[in-house]
Amino acid sequence: MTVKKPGGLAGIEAGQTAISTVGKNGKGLTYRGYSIHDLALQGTFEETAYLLIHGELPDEQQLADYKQKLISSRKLPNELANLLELLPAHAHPMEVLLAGCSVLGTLEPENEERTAGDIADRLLALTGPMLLYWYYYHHNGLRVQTETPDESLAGHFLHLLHGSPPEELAVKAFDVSLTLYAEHEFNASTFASRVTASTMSNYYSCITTGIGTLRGNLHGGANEAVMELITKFQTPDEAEAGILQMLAEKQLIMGFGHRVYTVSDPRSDIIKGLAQQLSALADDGHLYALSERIEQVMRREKNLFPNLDFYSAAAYHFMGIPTCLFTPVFVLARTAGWTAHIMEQRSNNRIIRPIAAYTGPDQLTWASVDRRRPPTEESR
Ligand SMILES: CC(=O)SCCNC(=O)CCNC(=O)[C@H](O)C(C)(C)COP(=O)(O)OP(=O)(O)OC[C@H]1O[C@@H](n2cnc3c(N)ncnc32)[C@H](O)[C@@H]1OP(=O)(O)O
Ligand SMILES: O=C([O-])CC(=O)C(=O)O
Repeated sequence: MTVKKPGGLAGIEAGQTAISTVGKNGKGLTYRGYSIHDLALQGTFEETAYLLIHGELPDEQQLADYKQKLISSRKLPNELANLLELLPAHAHPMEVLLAGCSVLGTLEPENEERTAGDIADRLLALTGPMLLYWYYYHHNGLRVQTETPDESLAGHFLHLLHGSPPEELAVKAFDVSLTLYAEHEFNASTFASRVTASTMSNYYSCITTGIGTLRGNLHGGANEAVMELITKFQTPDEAEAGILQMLAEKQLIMGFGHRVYTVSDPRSDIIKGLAQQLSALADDGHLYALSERIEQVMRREKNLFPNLDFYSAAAYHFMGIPTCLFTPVFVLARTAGWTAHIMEQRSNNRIIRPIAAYTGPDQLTWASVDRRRPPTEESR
């Protein structure tokens, strides 16, 4: 087993969960006992979301009811649409989601009738509409209708994005990617949401905590950073030379490495296969071959494997998703996992409050403000 260097709580068991296993034998992943391969390739995101939030896979009737509930939750409240129009066009869509989610919390607060599970379903249905309403209002001056007849969340999102019924392959690939992104044990954003839940805060606060934590490039923001990276190069040879140069400069290569997996990220081959299929139909399908070369170089030079974010970038790009929406799409999917963890934390709660090893100065002598001097090198 590879031993991680200390820091960042690496290798520390910070609590228990029955929701997912990550990194079993260095590469395994299950959600509530089901393998990620079965869930992603044989199921749908709706089944996965139901499994995570309700604890069990739905039967036929439960799934039909669940899909209907999501379909009927797609309409944006007018107040929320107004707010989205007021936000600046240059905002990052992750900020848009933070604002949108907070506003929804004021309009449809959590209470005895409206539970965390209900709000989770509402957010699953509304995240795409919030993003795309804001996006088209500011980029094209359009007020898009956020309801479409599409049965699935994946089809609905792509339909709103492109303004026409989406291709079957794109819907399948997007649906699979949502399942892959849905849950991942004590990753940074989920752990942060659990910390918020542990203070007995409300559901919306837990979710906005997750969104804010997901945004960084070392976590969910990596999928956007990967896109910036791969579009710097025109050919695989150029990519190889560029990556070697970046490694020589000790730069991080986004989309590689993982805190828990030691052998491979089991989600990567699934999204890679879909990226390859999509590339055959895309104008700039060369980005796939270029990404593969980067993977080869990273294995050879650093023994590092791609994580889910690496091939998600090319796959989303081939689906026509603008880069600035990649991490927000991750939010849409991870809302299911965050919700499962918030519920699990609430069901057996103790405030999460570790201790710190103090490294500051020993007790200093107080001086009144007129007698204070800037610290010297020796006093530092
Ligand atoms: C869905 C997700 O959120 S997956 C993660 C998405 N994030 C990224 O892709 C960002 C790029 N990757 C990384 O920064 C890291 O691999 C992380 C954040 C994913 C994991 O971090 P850690 O567990 O702390 O990795 P760790 O520091 O132990 O890495 C070991 C060594 O490999 C190096 N390394 C790790 N990842 C990379 C990388 N992507 N590029 C270059 N070197 C890397 C580290 O610099 C470190 O080298 P050092 O020992 O000389 O300092
Ligand atoms: O588990 C992690 O640290 C990051 C990750 O892959 C995820 O959240 O999907």
